Amino acid sequence: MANADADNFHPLEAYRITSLPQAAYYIPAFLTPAESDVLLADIARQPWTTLTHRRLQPHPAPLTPSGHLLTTKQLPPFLAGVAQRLLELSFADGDGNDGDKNINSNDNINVDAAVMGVSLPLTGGSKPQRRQGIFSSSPHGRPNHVLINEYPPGTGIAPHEDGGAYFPVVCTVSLGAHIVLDVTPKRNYTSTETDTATTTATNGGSEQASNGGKEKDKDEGAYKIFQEPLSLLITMGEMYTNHLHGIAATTTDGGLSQTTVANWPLLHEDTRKHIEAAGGVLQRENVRVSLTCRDVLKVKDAGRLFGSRR
Ligand SMILES: O=C(O)CCC(=O)C(=O)O
Ligand SMILES: [Fe+2]
Repeated sequence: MANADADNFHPLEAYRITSLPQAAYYIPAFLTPAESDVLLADIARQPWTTLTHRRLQPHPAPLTPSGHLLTTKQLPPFLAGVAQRLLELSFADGDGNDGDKNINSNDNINVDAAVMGVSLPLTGGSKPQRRQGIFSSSPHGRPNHVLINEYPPGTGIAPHEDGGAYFPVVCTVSLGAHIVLDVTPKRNYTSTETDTATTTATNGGSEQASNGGKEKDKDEGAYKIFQEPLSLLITMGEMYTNHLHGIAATTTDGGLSQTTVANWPLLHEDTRKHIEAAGGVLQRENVRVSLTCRDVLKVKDAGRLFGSRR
């Protein structure tokens, strides 16, 4: 192994959802319950943007319709720990020769205790090691945008893709309750459907249902990803560019099993037993809150665009 220098290094590869196209990673115990409680309390103190069926918080600001972040504000302090934790995840095959890849001082990729459910302070504090992190090649070298979505039971998000506003790596932290993410190849939808289903979830939540147009077999090559509370899902590559993702607006998730849930082997054993004992049908009883962390490609200083001529 390339990084034998770290005693307890747990490369991201161990968390790859191997039944999915390249690439998706699922880390069941990314946060501790105590960290989740603190985050949920912090989130509850922030103002919400209310949509028809759910609420969201775009931090540090909503994107413009053209996908720009018009602010130089950083992520608020209560999200800095999660962003830092994401920077500590790394691949085993990083060769350390990342000089041309926007390495910044936060690329001190840590031996990943977090993925083992061991508590790390959310403020970071890792030993400096150079590895290939998930944002090592992104323009800002870190997530600069976090969209917080709240899903009371019965709510979801229509199938969509996140589009060209972001570096194609998406990190989603789940809090409060489980959710099932449906992932479908774009080819299952007509081009008109994919046109209307794109990007909009990210700029204020006006995503549209994409069930119009000619019917194709929506289930062919489709996957379910079960997201436990405290978990992290990372999608990138072909998963980002060639697939739509969505969450059914339902109070009941059915048909859950070893054969239908792509990340089944990565779920906690207790969760697998719970699903099996429930005959593959779970009620959504609590509100699920997600933090979707991404690097917005185009950041502009609104003050410079519209501001003073002094
Ligand atoms: O809440 C989620 O897991 C998905 C959110 C999402 O797809 C988005 O914000 O683009
Ligand atoms: Fe999305």
